[in-house]
Amino acid sequence: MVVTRSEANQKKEIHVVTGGGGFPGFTLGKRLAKSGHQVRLLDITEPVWELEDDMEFIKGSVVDKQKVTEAIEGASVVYHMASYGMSGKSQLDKKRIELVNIGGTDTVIEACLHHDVERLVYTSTYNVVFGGQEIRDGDETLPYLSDEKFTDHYSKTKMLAERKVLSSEGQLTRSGRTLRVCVLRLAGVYGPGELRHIPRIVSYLEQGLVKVTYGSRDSKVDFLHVDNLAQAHALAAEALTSQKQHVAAGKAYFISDSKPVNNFEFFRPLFEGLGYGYPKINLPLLPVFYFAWLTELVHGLVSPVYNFQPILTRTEVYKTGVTHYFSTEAAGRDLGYSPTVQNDLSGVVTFYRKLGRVKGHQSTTLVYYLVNMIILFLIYHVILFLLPRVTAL
Ligand SMILES: NC(=O)c1ccc[n+]([C@@H]2O[C@H](COP(=O)([O-])OP(=O)(O)OC[C@H]3O[C@@H](n4cnc5c(N)ncnc54)[C@H](O)[C@@H]3O)[C@@H](O)[C@H]2O)c1
Repeated sequence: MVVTRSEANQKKEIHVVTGGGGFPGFTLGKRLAKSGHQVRLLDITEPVWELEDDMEFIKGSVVDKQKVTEAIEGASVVYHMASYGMSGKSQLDKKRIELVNIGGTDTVIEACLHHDVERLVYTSTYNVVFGGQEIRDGDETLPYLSDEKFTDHYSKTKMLAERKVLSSEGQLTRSGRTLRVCVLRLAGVYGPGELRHIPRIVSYLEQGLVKVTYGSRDSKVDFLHVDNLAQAHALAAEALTSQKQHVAAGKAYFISDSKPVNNFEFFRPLFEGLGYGYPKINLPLLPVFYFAWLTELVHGLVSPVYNFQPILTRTEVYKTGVTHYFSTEAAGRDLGYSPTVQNDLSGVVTFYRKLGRVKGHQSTTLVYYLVNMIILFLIYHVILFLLPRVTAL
């Protein structure tokens, strides 16, 4: 008997990934399609990678009810990954952060309930409990940060969205089915082709901006290889099924490579592999934190006319320079999560070497240098302006 593609697809579960145009979402989508599901990726940005069999892209926003409905109708699982404002200048756009992270999550939950989706996995972040305080081997019993401890709006909105998702656990859908939800709190994501952190680091290397490290050399943080991220999400969706006694329902899990490492040591293979060497000077954390703060202040002043990319924000200084790492024991126990890659940057280095992004092969434009000089000039003048006022206090 010949089974047509559409007949075969009808038997497949539909899995929806919001934010599936991005690197983590697309990688998850590929994994789900390979394991026999029909995958719909919903994103405002088209993926830069080619769709594989059983993958479909729907261009649209998570705040657009109609688009979310189009994506979610008939789905068995929704992985809600779309978000805004994690790094760089996007961290400072509060209005859009709220709209996407909170509004988008509301829309997704409502759509799940309206369209009888029974499983929802929300992608969250360490930042819901971490705000610059040291955490060693933290676990899921840690409380959320209180409002005043958040150093950026993204983290606060992720916390609010996470709570909304968790409180929808057990709600009845329109036809009386039960919605099961869980949350995965991720460490910093990496992998070959990653588009958020690593391109920025590589461009800073190329501009000669990576001359120092900061924070205690003993400080440790977690990272998460994208393959482990995809594994955790797929397992989380399974752990919401009745076959797995809904073991993950209503719970949050920390997910990482489970190998805490100094942030700058983690990137050593990249610095060295692209020919830049490892920075020899190490600065204390505090001045770097205040520099980031000033950069944010300057950004606030000049962004209406020039929306520049801040070199660092306060949250990024904490994330990279203060010890915070978490146990993945709960994820191992409940989901069966076990990282297959641990702190392996070799694929990333190969990726950039293949692109020719090695020292000496780049030309930074004069305009770029001029723009950086202007930013530094502004920061200098804000310091001159603020210093007498701070010392007078
Ligand atoms: N990358 C990390 O280090 C990291 C760490 C912790 C948590 N996370 C979480 O992982 C998820 C993936 O984010 P990312 O930043 O790593 O990758 P990303 O930027 O590739 O993914 C976010 C995607 O969401 C899309 N998006 C933004 N606004 C949207 C909207 N209104 N409607 C639909 N799509 C929209 C973006 O276009 C993007 O493709 C997020 O939920 C993020 O909070 C990431």
